[in-house]
Amino acid sequence: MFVSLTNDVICRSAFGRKYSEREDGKKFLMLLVELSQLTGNLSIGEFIPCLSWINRVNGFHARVDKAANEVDCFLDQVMQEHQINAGPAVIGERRENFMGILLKIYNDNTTSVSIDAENIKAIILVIFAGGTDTTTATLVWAMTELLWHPIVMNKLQNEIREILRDKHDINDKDLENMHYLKAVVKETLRYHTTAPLYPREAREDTKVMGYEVASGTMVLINAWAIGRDPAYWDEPEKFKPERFLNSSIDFMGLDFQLLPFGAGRRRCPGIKFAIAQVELVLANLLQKFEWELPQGIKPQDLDTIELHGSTIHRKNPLFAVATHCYF
Ligand code: HEM
Repeated sequence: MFVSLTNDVICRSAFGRKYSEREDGKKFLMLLVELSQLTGNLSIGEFIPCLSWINRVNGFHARVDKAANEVDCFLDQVMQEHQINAGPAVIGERRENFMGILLKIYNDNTTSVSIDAENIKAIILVIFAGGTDTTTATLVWAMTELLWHPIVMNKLQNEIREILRDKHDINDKDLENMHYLKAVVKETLRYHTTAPLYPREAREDTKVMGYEVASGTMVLINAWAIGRDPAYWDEPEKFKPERFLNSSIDFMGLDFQLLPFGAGRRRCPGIKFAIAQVELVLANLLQKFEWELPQGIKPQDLDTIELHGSTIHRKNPLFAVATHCYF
């Protein structure tokens, strides 16, 4: 459900409509899963160039080519549909969306900015690839931890319900006052850093903690390990949102002990989009429902085994039962 939700939200912002009900949209969703697995795979040729033939022999290159072609076809089709519908009257009727804005720049020869079809497809793809999987995984891990820690769940529900009372629609102002919710989200991003590794290239020869790093070397930042480093965190293996209540540590890329969205010029540009979505979904789920594990499973029996890839998901799906609905 979280996959469909985050995908629908991104589709509505990027394309102005949902694709989850259409066959090609469902296929695109599966392709995103395949892409996540492919980008999470160790590509031996990148580290030892003379062994790059292995990726051809073991079928890795063929899988990459197939996924790239299929993604390209889907994005071509979405672009064509938008081109056909992109008259000013249609834009006026529907809310403007990201693809529409990019196509306006593409079709407009009078501005100094130019963009071609390949650029548009690449931008849309990176938003999908970067925005759906990570947000989904963060929501699943947040619910996992809340089900595992009923006291935290209770405290969070009390905060949310006290602020909202019987108000149905939650807005930005309500979220601003939910300090414990913000702490729960930060703690989830620290403890379950869903995008664990991101690459950089050393621009000059340097020495880090006694290691020589030559110019041009790919350096992988392990944000997952940093988030659990006992040198920076008290009891790092415990899920304790309270650690953020009286702390100014944030995930915007300036506090280097908490880097779930990266740092510097290539920092995630979707932070606000992601946080708004995660906070809104959690606030809605916890205000409106009581949650339990199915079939008498006790919180301490809930597993938190991780599936490794470019995004860290739960290995086994999370089943949660909404036992009481208040609306
Ligand atoms: C909880 C959700 C999310 C997490 C944990 C996350 C995390 C990250 C991380 C770690 C990076 C690499 C940063 C770096 O190299 O310094 C990144 C890049 C990126 N993210 Fe996110 N992200 C999330 C949601 C989103 C959303 C919702 C969008 C779009 C709406 C998005 C769009 C992107 C894009 C386009 C990049 C590539 C930026 C570049 O290469 O310059 N992300 N994200």
